[in-house]
Amino acid sequence: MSRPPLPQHCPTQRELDDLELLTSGAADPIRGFNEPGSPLTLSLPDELLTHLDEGNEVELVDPEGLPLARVSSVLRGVAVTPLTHAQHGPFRRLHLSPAAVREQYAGRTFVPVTDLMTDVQVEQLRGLGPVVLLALVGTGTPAVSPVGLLRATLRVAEAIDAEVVAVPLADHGSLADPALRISVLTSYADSDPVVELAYGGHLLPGLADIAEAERPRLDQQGLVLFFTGLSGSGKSTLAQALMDRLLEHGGRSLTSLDGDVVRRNLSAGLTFSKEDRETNIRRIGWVAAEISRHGGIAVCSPIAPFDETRQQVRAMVDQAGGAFFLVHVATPLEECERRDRKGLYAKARRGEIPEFTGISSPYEEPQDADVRVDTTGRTIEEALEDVVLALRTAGYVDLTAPEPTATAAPADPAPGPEIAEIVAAGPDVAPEPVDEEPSGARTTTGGTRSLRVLFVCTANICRSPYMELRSRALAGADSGIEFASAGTHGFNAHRVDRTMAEVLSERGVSADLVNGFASRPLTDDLIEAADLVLTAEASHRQFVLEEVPGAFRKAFTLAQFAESVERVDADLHGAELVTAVGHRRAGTAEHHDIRDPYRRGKAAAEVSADQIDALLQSVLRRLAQPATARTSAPTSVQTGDE
Ligand SMILES: Nc1ncnc2c1ncn2[C@@H]1O[C@H](COP(=O)(O)OS(=O)(=O)O)[C@@H](OP(=O)(O)O)[C@H]1O
Ligand SMILES: Nc1ncnc2c1ncn2[C@@H]1O[C@H](COP(=O)(O)OP(=O)(O)O)[C@@H](O)[C@H]1O
Repeated sequence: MSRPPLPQHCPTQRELDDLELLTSGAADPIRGFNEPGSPLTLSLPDELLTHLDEGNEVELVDPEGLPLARVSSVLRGVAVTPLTHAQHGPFRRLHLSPAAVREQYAGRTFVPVTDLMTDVQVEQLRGLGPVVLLALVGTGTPAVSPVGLLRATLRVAEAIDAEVVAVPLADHGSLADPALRISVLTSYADSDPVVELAYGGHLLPGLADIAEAERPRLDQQGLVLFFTGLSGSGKSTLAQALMDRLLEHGGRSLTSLDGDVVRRNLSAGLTFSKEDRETNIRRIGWVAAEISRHGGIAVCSPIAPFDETRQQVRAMVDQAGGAFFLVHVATPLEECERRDRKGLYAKARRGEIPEFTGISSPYEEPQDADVRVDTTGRTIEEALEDVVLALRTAGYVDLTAPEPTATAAPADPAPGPEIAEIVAAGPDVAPEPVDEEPSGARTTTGGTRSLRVLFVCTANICRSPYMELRSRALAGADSGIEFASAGTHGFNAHRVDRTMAEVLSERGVSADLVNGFASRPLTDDLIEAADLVLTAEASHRQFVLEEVPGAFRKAFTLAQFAESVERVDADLHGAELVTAVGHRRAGTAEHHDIRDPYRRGKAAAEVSADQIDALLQSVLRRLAQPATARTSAPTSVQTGDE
């Protein structure tokens, strides 16, 4: 008698990585999921857990449905019986078990790798003799994509005596991760030495193309513009108007996923039950995420009434490497019902349409919208402008630019002839700054007390000016945040480094801003006057703290702060956010300093600029006032009065 087929479950990518560690023996002595104290966990839907608890097995399959393992419940966790190894995926051949590695490469030195290598690191490797580079490609571990890390590591390996092995060690955000890392490395190295790569240096020039592909500029990154709101709020109208503006702007591949259109095609046959709505939104999210994976823009306009489903879409897009931009079309129910363009509200009120959003089915207001637009009493153009400005502020696309260019700049387009002069003239002495304030900020934004952000690097001519000027352009003139910069060994009154000036101008920072810049050394007064000090490297932060030890709750590396803001309440902004982060900050050690690109050529400057852009993106968005508190001025930013 044949047994009924086992119920199947497709784990998350992180869980699949863990499964591979378990079945290859790399996680030894851990052999199963959910062992006490182990970060290797598997979560299963309730019905499958019950099934396991009743003494049955569940089959784990990969996303294509290939059965990889069977799991069963045991006293202290979930036991795993391997069936097949994953067979697809780039560089699968590099995924070797510790046993295979011992057999082939015993006697070599083992070096874990998580990022594109620097010149210093390659020099270090040359001194180690034959090595095995263990590329840690598990979910969340590498600083770049797994495939980018492997391509780059193989390229380095060609130049030295090295073999490359892919190890799917994921980041679980667990306190047990460091111990797991040591244990996995030991599985591969056994009694051979394990050497950690040195910190610092400059990106290997031969990897610049991979670095560029890995960190696309914000205005070239895949983007999902997701409009949510009640029926009749204006989602389709605004989404369509935005599509038209994007088409006129040109240069990007665009796909519309309108709520009604999707329901007639991709989601034909689905009802408006909670379950079917969720399915509908996840389908839209899946397609949109794929579009963003390939650098396209997807404009979606379903009601999407449930927060959890919207979060799932955000996560899918995030995983695909795209950016998710949520527009809450917050036209109140009364206005939507007054419009009742399709006569649906009247029908719903008469009970002719069951589960109608806003009447007999809930709409959960987003708390995480990038911009909130109430269309009541406003023209379509006015309402659209809110979205256009928010998109520009976030740095994704500047539809306010008079003329589209191939390298569309996010803000302040068309650098004037002054830029050319700076570039030709070199980093000579700059004019005195116009309005030097005791706060250390070079400009103020009006009567109320603004949040003062001070950027710090070494000489204050390259990285920190880039941060300062780019922040100003991204945040806009009326942001309510003052941006300033200084150098731990700052030159006095020098211009922005010519290569960085070029990059700034290409990214739309106006010649006036770049021209008006004058470098300066960091002083205690500047540190004390700042509400937030963001440094390029951990060593700069150290310098700040040695000067003013009391600044430890407001001084961070830019990467550390960007990471830390994700850990605190999403409702906190401005000065409150800084305080909260001061109490819950991420460590600096694992984070990558923004390397000094000075005199390293254009490509290096662009790599640093990309890195800074990505970090500023998350930082500025969080420092700024939340969209829900805005009315007609989505770019306005909280002032730190309290
Ligand atoms: N019960 C019920 N509730 C809400 N809406 C209803 C319902 N029945 C039909 N319609 C029409 O379907 C459109 C909403 O479909 P969506 O796919 O956007 O909804 S959802 O996101 O799956 O909740 C919505 O279109 P828009 O007005 O463009 O939002 C309505 O016209
Ligand atoms: N400022 C505005 N922005 C968008 N739509 C508006 C605005 N003012 C009035 N409307 C009208 O509201 C209706 C919105 O319908 P629609 O865009 O189909 O909404 P949804 O897609 O959210 O159901 C349209 O008839 C539109 O002309």
